[in-house]
Amino acid sequence: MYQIKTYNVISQAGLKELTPDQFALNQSDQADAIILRSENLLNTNFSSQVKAIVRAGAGYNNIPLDQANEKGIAVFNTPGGNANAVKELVFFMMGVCAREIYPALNFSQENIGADVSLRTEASKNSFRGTELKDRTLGVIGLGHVGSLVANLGLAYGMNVIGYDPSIHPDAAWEVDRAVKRASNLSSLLKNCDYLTIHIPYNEDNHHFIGASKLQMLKKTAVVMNFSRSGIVDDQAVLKALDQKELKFYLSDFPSAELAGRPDVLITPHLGGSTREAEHTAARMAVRQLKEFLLNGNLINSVNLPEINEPFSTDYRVTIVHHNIPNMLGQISSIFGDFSINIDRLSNRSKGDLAYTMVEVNDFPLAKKEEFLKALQAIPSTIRTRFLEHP
Ligand SMILES: NC(=O)c1ccc[n+]([C@@H]2O[C@H](COP(=O)([O-])OP(=O)(O)OC[C@H]3O[C@@H](n4cnc5c(N)ncnc54)[C@H](O)[C@@H]3O)[C@@H](O)[C@H]2O)c1
Ligand SMILES: O=C(O)CC[C@@H](O)C(=O)O
Repeated sequence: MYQIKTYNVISQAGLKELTPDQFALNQSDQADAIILRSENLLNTNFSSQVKAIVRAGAGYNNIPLDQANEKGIAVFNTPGGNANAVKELVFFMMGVCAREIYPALNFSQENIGADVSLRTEASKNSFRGTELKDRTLGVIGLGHVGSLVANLGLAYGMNVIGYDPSIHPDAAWEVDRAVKRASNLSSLLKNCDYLTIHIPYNEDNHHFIGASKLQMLKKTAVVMNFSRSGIVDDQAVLKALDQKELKFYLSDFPSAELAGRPDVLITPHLGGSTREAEHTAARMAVRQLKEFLLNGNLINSVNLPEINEPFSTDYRVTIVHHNIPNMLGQISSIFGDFSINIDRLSNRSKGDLAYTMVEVNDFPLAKKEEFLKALQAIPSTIRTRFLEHP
């Protein structure tokens, strides 16, 4: 029975797929796996029992990857699971900004009375907006979210420019050919009316949009950050707004400094908060976790390579190890030492880590502990697991 710990509200649509004969929800620190959303686990020390951490969502900057790598914990996210929800919020908020909806709604709330239609006609000029059609939308990051945003921009009649120097080939197929490719970031920044950023938060992307890039924008530009707070330097944005070098800032990440300004609209991290997105992300999270715990398969792991093979033998042995030469030789020789015939061996690597999955039919169960100890004793082995056909 695998013990699963959850943080935050994880949709029942996913949790109900944790079959009760195999999985138990348990808030103990000795859980086998963790499912979470935005809980910050960066300072959590995981017990040796934890085998997997699954982010029901896209961003995984709240999970300590270095610790996971050292302990051979598989970390997963659910790419694309909430991308449509983010796309819709981006356009919804862009419309709220372009059409002066926020002050207009306040006006209507405060001015109900007998002469409401008179005052409405007198005041509506101050809420006159602009259209998105024919405006230029700059999209930084053309992954699951950015590609949807770019394509919807075209449907609105916008001129769309995209920038993503390391775009994944699969993602590139999703981007409409009418989205113009920015030859460099400054050409995108100089030309856009709306700038939207859809990149992960990591060391390289800290304050990716700061004072120098803000200075390249038109004074009438609107900046949108629905990715992570640290990606945009909010202080630099406030300075640009104060100096009238930027028109508006839309963000999904509240802070005391951003609050209460007429030129800033902030949603409380709502990008993925629709019923549909929460269900999809939770279902993906649970299915990926089950595949890993029961079958050793790795689907959408962010620190280990993709491997998804049907479990067609009686046993599987999985090894997380450093990506160095001669690991396969050392692993195979231990199977040989125990006279175990290997039916299939798969090996993949990702960065400094590698994952080897060995499939066998005949296994000396009485010697299981001794065998796993021998595998674990290989200096570059990080973690081993032994799985029986479920
Ligand atoms: N507000 C929310 O609730 C919400 C919901 C979903 C995702 N997000 C955030 O959005 C981010 C993107 O999500 P996604 O699913 O599209 O991720 P993704 O991995 O599919 O795409 C990210 C893209 O950004 C590109 N990229 C990375 N660094 C870049 C840089 N410096 N310049 C240009 N491109 C760069 C990558 O090549 C990749 O194509 C997530 O990491 C998460 O932080 C927020
Ligand atoms: O869980 C959420 O609501 C936020 C999700 C979002 O930040 C993500 O990165 O997918």
